[in-house]
Amino acid sequence: MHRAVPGSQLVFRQLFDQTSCTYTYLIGDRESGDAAIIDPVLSHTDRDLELLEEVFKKPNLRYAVNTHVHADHLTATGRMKKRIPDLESVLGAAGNEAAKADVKVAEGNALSIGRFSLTFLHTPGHTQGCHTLVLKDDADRQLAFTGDTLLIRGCGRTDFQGGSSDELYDSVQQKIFTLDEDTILLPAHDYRGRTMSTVCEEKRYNPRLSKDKATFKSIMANLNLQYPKQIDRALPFNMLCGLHEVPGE
Ligand SMILES: N[C@@H](CCC(=O)N[C@@H](CSS)C(=O)NCC(=O)O)C(=O)O
Ligand SMILES: [Fe+2]
Repeated sequence: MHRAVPGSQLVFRQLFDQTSCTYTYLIGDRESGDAAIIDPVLSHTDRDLELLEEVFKKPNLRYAVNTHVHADHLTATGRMKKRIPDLESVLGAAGNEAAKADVKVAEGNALSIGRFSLTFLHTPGHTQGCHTLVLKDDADRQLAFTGDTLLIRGCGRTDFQGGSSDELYDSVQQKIFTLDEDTILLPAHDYRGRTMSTVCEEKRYNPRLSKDKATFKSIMANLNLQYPKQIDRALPFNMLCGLHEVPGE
């Protein structure tokens, strides 16, 4: 098996759902087989679990993490828990008091995945419960899974689920833009085919977050986006974060 970065034990895969333009990430420790999946989409459960079996010699998928309660797709967490009984669903604790999950991680705390750890930063604004997950690998790289808080040259909308443009601005400026400039940013969505960015690039080129707060708030108040088509079904389903019966199973 070839390593993505020579010498690194980090397994990293970015997967895509064309319907909702969602990115799912499979990460893990090649040697121990300990792994986590971030923002898995229900309709891709087979694809993602097949990949898990292919890339790890002895896979041990420990956590299915959701960066927030998604409004645009159904999480695969419940279906994956049916297939892998020891798998635990995870949400950040802050702002997710009304949601369920096997594990809720407090601000600044981390989940261990073999030799790696995923540290949770509360980054509210798109929803009250949004978290950004930070991982340092063993080849001197830092990755931040930003969910819908910070998108590539954009950011999550702030017009439902307790959203607040004021809070989103502070989350990005204080928690994401203060990470090392080379930190690789991995969002939960991209609608134009881009896959990753860096703190340095977004500080310079993000057309919303490179502005002052008043300008940012005005941009966000005038987005005029349509509500996600799946929102009425997705929110109650995803609030249970896998602790439910998946329809048809
Ligand atoms: N058309 C899509 C929904 C698109 C959308 O609202 N995306 C969200 C992230 S998913 S909650 C968003 O924050 N977009 C920000 C932006 O500027 O586009 C659907 O029907 O599902
Ligand atoms: Fe979202």
